[in-house]
Amino acid sequence: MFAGDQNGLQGDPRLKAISEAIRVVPHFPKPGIMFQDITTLLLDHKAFKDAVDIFVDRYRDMDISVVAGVEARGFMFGPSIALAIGAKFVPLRKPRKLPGEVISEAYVLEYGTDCLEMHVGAVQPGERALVIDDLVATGGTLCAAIRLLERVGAQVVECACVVGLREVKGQHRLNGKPLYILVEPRQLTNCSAPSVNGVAVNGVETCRHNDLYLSAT
Ligand SMILES: O=P(O)(O)OC[C@H]1O[C@H](OP(=O)(O)OP(=O)(O)O)[C@H](O)[C@@H]1O
Ligand SMILES: Nc1ncnc2[nH]cnc12
Repeated sequence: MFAGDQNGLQGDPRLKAISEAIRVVPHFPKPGIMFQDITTLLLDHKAFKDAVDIFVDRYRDMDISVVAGVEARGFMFGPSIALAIGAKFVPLRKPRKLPGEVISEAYVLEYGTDCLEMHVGAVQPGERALVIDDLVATGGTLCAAIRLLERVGAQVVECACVVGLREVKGQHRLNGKPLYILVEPRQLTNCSAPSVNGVAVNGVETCRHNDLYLSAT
């Protein structure tokens, strides 16, 4: 499924290719989760470049000076976008990874809890920031990222993800910040059992169906 009616890209054939390049792995990392694996998108040069280009086209004239990427998968898209739009890249890292002075924000995940940290001094008050990640599920991670940036006085212009779950499309889970997504998650059919069409749990079956997303929660 593509998010073309929300992101202004309705009918853009690039979205179909991007969506189909994302592998869906049922029951990973735990039963009930339909894991959207963007590593297969990274293997597809054209689809990967198209995804980055769409973001670059959207943000190049928005006077953004900071692209903040969420560890780990936001690091796979953020630096390319930052370089192309002339912004700096600021990594928002998991706990105890950054060596300098940090500020921290805890958050709840679809499958656990975690915390994001940012180096003090990486972002200055008044800077205009874009937050980038591969996927938004509950929105908890993006909210933590927004809080980090706002605590140092930055203005979060928008959050951008390749994949967005329906429930968090729009702004209600992101402290009113706009959310821009490219595609909706795909879903394997007949995958409620641990074994799907002979493919083992945590196997590498690629979803070919665009249908409802099933969450474990
Ligand atoms: O919208 P949310 O419910 O907060 O979930 C989305 C987050 O979950 C995933 O990361 P994860 O925490 O699994 O870490 P990883 O990128 O290091 O695998 C994903 O890359 C997002 O960052
Ligand atoms: N369903 C999912 N697929 C990939 N990453 C996720 N992060 C949270 N939920 C996810």
